[in-house]
Amino acid sequence: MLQIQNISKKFDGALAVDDVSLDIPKGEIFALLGASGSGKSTLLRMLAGFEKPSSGQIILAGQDITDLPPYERPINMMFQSYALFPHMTVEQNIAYGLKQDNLPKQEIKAKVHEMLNLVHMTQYARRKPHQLSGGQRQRVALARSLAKQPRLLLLDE
Ligand SMILES: Nc1ncnc2c1ncn2[C@@H]1O[C@H](COP(=O)(O)OP(=O)(O)OP(=O)(O)O)[C@@H](O)[C@H]1O
Repeated sequence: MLQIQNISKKFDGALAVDDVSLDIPKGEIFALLGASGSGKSTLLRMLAGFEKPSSGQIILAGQDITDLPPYERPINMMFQSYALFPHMTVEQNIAYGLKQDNLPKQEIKAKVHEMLNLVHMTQYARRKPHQLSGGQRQRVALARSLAKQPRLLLLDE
């Protein structure tokens, strides 16, 4: 499913990621562990397309995605802070990504309903992020990521 081939990243000459190769099968939950500053976030950011590798390739489901911009990758990344839109309700946050895809309204509504159910947040649909606990916000962010059915979900802590 995911092949990372000899990926390296240099920042101003300093190696943040040094020749990493990984082969991850479909359906696998893979955890990347390492000391603070060892390059975990940098590797994830390269997979998501936010950072350009200095060398190496990323192959997803047979396609070389190394040079694709983030929005063209079937990948979703969740950050350490949840990055919900503060002025939008829970359901608007979940619907946001789907609206970008120009799905029919009825389909968006059904998908939002399904995602709210999945993360047990149906009763909070009309609340804004600041009215939720930290864990509830993280569940909304997860619902928003999964709504788009990415082939690969990257979770940075
Ligand atoms: N934009 C940048 N410019 C220069 N150096 C950077 C940049 N981003 C990260 N680094 C450096 O690259 C190295 C790897 O950082 P990274 O954030 O990938 O580590 P991490 O393993 O995710 O750490 P943590 O567990 O502390 O979050 C660190 O030494 C960091 O200082």
